Amino acid sequence: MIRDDHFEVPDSLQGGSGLNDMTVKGVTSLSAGSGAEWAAKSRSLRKIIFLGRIAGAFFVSKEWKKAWPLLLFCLTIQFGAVYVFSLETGINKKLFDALQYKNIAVIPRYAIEFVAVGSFVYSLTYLGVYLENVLEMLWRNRISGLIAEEWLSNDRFYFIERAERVENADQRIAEDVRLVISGVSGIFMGSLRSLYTIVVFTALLIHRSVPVTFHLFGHEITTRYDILLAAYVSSILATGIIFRIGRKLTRLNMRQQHYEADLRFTLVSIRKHAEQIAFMVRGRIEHLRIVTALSSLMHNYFAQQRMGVIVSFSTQIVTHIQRVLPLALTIPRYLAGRMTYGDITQTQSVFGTLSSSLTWLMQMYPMYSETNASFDRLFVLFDAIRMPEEPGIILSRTSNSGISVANLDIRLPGKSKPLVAIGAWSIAPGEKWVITGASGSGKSTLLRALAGLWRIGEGAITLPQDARITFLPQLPYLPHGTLLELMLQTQPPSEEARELCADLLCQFRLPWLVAQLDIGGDWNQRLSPGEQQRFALARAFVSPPDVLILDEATSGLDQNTADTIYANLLARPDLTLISVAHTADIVTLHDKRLHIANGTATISEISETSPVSLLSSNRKF
Ligand SMILES: Nc1ncnc2c1ncn2[C@@H]1O[C@H](COP(=O)(O)OP(=O)(O)OP(=O)(O)O)[C@@H](O)[C@H]1O
Repeated sequence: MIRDDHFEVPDSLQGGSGLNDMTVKGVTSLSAGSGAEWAAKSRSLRKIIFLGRIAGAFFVSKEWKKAWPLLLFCLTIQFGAVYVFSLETGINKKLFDALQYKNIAVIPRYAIEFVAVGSFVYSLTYLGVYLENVLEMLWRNRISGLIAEEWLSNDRFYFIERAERVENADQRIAEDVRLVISGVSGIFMGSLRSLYTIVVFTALLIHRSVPVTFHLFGHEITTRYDILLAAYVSSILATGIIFRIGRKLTRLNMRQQHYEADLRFTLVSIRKHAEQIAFMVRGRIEHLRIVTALSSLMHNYFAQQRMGVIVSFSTQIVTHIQRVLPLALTIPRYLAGRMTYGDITQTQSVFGTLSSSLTWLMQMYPMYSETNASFDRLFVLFDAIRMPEEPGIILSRTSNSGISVANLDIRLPGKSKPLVAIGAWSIAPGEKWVITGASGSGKSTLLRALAGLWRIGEGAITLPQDARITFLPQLPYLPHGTLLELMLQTQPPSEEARELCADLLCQFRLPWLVAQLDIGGDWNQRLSPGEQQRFALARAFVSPPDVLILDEATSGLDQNTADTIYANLLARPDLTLISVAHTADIVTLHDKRLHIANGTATISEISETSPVSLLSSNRKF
């Protein structure tokens, strides 16, 4: 069983539903529409919609009161910095003109103005950067939270993992969201800032331009737009060249993230399975796996760095050529006495700023490629969350008091022959059922179907409307915390609750844990498997279930302890019990049995059908 213990089957389980429109605690989710509607759209359209949702979930939601003022303030500051910088180029001109004409008297004033305005520009620029970072963090927080919420809702994380549809979902939620948000924000802000700069500095260049006359193909041409034209043409050419060279970088960036994730996954899995690896003396084999992961990562890294250097080098060359161009165009005017030295420095500064804004796309190429790679990875996860499961087994809640199964065929992926076929199965309240069958016959898969975690197949399962149904797998999930926190889960701690926990620990034969209720740690590591199983059972009764489903949840116990635990469970007349068990001693404790053999389930009363040998032995089924 995969269901964490103490989990109630959600009311929303109505067969193969995808993600529904959800409004959780007043928060609009990233999704909209049904899974089927989503699947009907083309992949490109789904990507565009996803991008829209990433923006909408922050800017068109209850967060808008933070998002919009911050965005507008940020843009105002950044635009202000651009405008003040355009004024600074005028002061710069005056300063160099004063130097050219040796007008010593005004130089200190212009120098002070130049420093003061320059400092103001830097202050505005860095305030803008700070505000942009704040905006990005709030945005990221929001999107990571929403994606995690959707990933965890309706057990999507489980279906996605089990079907191996998406690797490293953790990395996508933690890392890719960060890269996408900072990339999208950087590209958006960069574009707006560049557009504004282009407008301001184009006007300035036109305003400061001086006509020039030259001969072309026997014609005398007089123009004042040659410098402006040079800025535009050189920037567009440069952008085109770099864009072409840098295309490969996207693929390499994407692969790099993939290899980094593989390495992390290998390390995490070694940490998680430390004991098994140590017992199997597999240290060297694991080391080999790490070396292999490192080697793929390193090869791609070198290719990525080579391509990065080519892109940066090409960018630098193009930028350098662009720096020389305005000099080449203004020096003839200067020599003809039509421009001052200050005009040259101002034109060069304006030309440089204009070109760098025109080539913003080029300069942002690495950011664009990284953002694109991360966006693709994030989209794959989101798409998997949204994609509907194959319509299959229908699980629903009804007002009936018992559990019923009708015409159920449970299948494995891609197989047409049922793993388990059950014509009709009714479980009345308070009945004690055992499920038996050879290993691999489908017992756990049947329990998964009852929990809504297995939908491949057909047929219907109905569960009682208000019953509290608890599933216990072989080993429970015990995240870090004190034993009391682990027992109470979402319940608030109180003296009464503590007494209840202590009593349950004693009932389930863990009296020595009572004194350790306030001790925290990794209890999955500290408790033996048998102790973990008893702890899970004790925890299940903090809020007593109506139906308790056990998937070999006492397999780690000795016969004597298992008998005592079962005696405790069987002594509860209102408790419906369904357990998977292998040993005859446990089987015979139940009233009824569902036995799976060759894909078919047969139902019998234990007392009527059990052979004597089975009742008295510890034979395994
Ligand atoms: N996600 C899956 N994809 C493909 N096959 C699967 C998947 N999950 C389980 N199976 C297969 O389904 C069959 C039944 O598995 P299941 O865990 O239900 O058996 P079981 O009767 O509980 O076995 P055991 O008694 O050993 O625990 C096995 O052959 C298993 O390999």
